[in-house]
Amino acid sequence: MDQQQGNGGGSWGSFLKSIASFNGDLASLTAPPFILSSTSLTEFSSYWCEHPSVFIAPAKESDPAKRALLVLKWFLTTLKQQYASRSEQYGNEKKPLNPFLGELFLGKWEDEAGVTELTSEQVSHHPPATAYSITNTKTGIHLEGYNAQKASFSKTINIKQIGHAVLTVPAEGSKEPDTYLITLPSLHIEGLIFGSPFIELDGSSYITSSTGYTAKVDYSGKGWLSGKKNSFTALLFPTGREKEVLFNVSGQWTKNFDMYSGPAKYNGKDSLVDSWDPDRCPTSQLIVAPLKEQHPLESRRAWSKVAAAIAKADLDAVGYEKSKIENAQREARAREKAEGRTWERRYFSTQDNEDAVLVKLGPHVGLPEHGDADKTGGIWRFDQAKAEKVRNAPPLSDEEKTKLAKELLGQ
Ligand SMILES: CC(C)CCC[C@@H](C)[C@H]1CC[C@H]2[C@@H]3[C@@H](O)C=C4C[C@@H](O)CC[C@]4(C)[C@H]3CC[C@]12C
Repeated sequence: MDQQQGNGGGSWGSFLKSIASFNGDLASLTAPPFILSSTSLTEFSSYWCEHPSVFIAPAKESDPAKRALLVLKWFLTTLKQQYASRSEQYGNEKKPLNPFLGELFLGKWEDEAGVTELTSEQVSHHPPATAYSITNTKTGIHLEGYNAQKASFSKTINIKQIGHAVLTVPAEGSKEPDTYLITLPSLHIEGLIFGSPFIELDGSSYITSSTGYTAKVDYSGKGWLSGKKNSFTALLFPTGREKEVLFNVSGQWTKNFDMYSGPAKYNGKDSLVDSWDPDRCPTSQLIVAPLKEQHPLESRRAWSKVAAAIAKADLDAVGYEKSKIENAQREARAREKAEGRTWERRYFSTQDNEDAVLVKLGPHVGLPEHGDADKTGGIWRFDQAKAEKVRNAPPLSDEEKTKLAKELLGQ
């Protein structure tokens, strides 16, 4: 059993000591009970779209540079959800559940943007990788991507995100949909020493488009002498011409930011084109099916007993319920090996040949053509044919659900 949950957990002091000898495997960290979260990483994919109307806004813009700016705006608005929503007051970031292979998180948003569907699947266990697809049915705007994390220890836990996202925008008035290749920021954990962990982003991330624009986002935090938490500056320029800044954006990704035309030295009332204030734009609620209607591999159903044990702080029960899933998963992998087959992903497939998006846009943002496939188990793409097959399949009977839960989760 991994040491993530259950088996005592220990104090914050012993946790800090275990971090100092950390081997880079996040699952091996023995976390004290009070930082265990009952949310699995497969759920985190929903953070990409908690403001569906901001997500679809680029589809209504006919000017490609302004469209690229709206894509940048949407990306920046997702950061608060992705990295701070579980720690609103700062300092209560928790350790999420490590998804099992094949785990699913499915949902939809229904609001003024129409219906937006989310599919998230754990596509690899060694190394762990989560893939996602988000589609707005009204505009056809579509996001897909996958994500793995590589952790290291130097003063604190540092996490490099491996993977990328691809946004497809069928814009009004354009013959071809735009493609945006999005890279992911690095992060580290602050406040560990005080027992109040929260996330800070660092380094840079990029968005580059098939229409010839690139955005670079630089992240910074509060230093000893100056700076504010969760700060960033972003520049949008024609790809390859970084000095010709068309728009610049600055602010705090957890709070407000302002978007200006031209380079930052001209920022003022006249060049202000748009602003974002998360307090004025409530998030849209994701709709998830009730547990008993869910597929047995859906995250909340599969982890429900572990979640209940975490809620009661019953660590023996956490350990017991978790090891049932882990043992069943180990046995499933052994069966597959003996039978010469591999686990069939439900919604995603790996790209065997060259990936057209990475070949065309990867060089602008430093992404290799193979997309770091060795660290994510492959280049994962949403497989429309598989999704169609799932849509057309009859729903599982209660008996079939029970059988699957027994076989794959030991429940
Ligand atoms: C609290 C700490 C001591 C335990 C370590 C927890 C660590 C494994 C968690 C903490 C934050 C998590 C990030 C999270 O902020 C957001 C994202 C974005 C999402 O799209 C993909 C997952 C990722 C990178 C989480 C990975 C797990 C992290 C680092």
